[in-house]
Amino acid sequence: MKFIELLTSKGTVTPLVLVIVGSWVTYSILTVLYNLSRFHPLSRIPGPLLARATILPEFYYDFIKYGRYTHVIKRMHEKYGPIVRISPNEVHCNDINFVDEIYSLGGRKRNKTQHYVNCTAIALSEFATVEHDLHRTRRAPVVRFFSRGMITKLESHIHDLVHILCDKLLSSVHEPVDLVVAYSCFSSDAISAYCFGETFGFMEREGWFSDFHTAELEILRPVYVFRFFPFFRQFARYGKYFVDYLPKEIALLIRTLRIDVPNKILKTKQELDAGVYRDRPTIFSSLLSDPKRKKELDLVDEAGILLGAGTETTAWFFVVVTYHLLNKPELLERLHKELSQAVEDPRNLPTWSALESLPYLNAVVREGLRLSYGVPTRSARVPVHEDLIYRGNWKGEPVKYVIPRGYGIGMSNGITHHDESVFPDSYSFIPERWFDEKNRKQLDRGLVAFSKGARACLGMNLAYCEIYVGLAALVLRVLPKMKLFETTVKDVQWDYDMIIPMPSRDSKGMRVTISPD
Ligand code: HEM
Repeated sequence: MKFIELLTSKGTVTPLVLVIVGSWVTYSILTVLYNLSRFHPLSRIPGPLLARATILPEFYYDFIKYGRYTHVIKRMHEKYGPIVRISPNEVHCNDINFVDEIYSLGGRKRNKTQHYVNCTAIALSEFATVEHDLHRTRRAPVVRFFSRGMITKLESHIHDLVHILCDKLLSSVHEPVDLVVAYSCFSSDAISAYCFGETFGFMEREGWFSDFHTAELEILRPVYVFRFFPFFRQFARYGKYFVDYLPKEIALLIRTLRIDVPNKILKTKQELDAGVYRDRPTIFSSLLSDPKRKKELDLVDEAGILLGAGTETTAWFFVVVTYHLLNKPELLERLHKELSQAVEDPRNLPTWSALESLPYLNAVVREGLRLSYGVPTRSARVPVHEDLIYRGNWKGEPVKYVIPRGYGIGMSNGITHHDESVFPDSYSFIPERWFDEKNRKQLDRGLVAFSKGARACLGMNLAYCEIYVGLAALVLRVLPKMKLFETTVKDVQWDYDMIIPMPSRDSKGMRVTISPD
């Protein structure tokens, strides 16, 4: 008798279902007992009973309440100390002095946890790669395009795009502009030009609208569905075959990742085959011309991650900084003064390296990175070959914990960047804090917006170039003419996680008006 007939045939159905359900319940109970027992390798790490026993708290706060577990973890640290067991097999740390151990600056092997990387459907990218060595293989072909030297060579393109952004903002005088969208148009055009030699064309369009911004939010929205039910990642991969029958939002996700991005690669390939060369090599024209590199990478997933990771993070930095500079005009004035003294012609800006040496601009950038977080949620690392030994203090007493190899331990920028012992009044935007020479080492250590170690942000130099050049141009040319429009700090404050920081759900964006003179 076939299995399905066995299940449905009268008489046998009840015992068979009972056996299946009973086995599952027994297995679950035994797992919970093991998780709570002293035999579990993390048994000595403190944490709430339910979180040590099951992943239900994480599921409840991230899946049901949507993206709120980081806030709960912050409260756990207040109760249990710097090292907390946040789920049966994962530990969280709230001590910046341990950051180099976790994210390993010494080349020691660190995997990511499968649970973390399940959040994305771009499964074959370096971001989503669990294993240390495989990650290196996948990152190696692209890393050279993001070196400081390479970005410096191509910097003039960023200058051009920054001025297009300023010109467009200056002509947007008739109605309020949502800068979340406007800055996203800029950052997605910048990364697209860097990858493929042509922008998306968002800044050349009439009005402010970015299909990619909308698509990226749809790509990120199901992060917790993918994390807790990884099976659905396959759906995103093969959904292109029935994309026309799917709900609008899911269709946009699939169309972007599986149709639009591959088409961009195809176009680059067709140009190469036809002998068309652009004035400068792009990432994908170089990768496509190199058979070995081409084989090592899944080009579609690589393009997806570069476009995805390079857009909203940078745009959100600009949103946060613009808000605070407009909200505190004395800060804008100070920055404007410094830049005016250093720049003769705002349309002809100094290089990114020269701008970096301006002290107040530098402090504003750091403070902006701190309050825009990059990724506010935890990104755990798994030490492969060694146990990690934590030594610190809790309530005036020394504490020591051993985090065994093979288990995930992470930190969250949404918590680290608010460590009040390092960043007092941490929710306020105070660039001056970066001039405190006595604490400078701790301040630098506590700023982990780009993460650290082998898995740190690949696009950091590109991001810095966009940030310094972009901010200088905006402050000199546009911000003096901008005013906040029906926007409060709630519109730029991190409220929940969608990998990127998201403001409160009722936010209507970060809106400004721009005066014509
Ligand atoms: C203000 C701007 C940015 C911030 C704060 C930022 C932050 C981060 C952080 C925290 C990570 C690590 C995530 C993790 O541990 O799972 C990361 C990874 C990554 N970022 Fe960025 N990022 C920014 C801009 C960019 C740009 C412009 C690109 C352009 C390509 C980019 C590409 C990537 C890639 C490819 C990864 C994955 C690296 C890997 O796993 O090897 N990012 N970024």
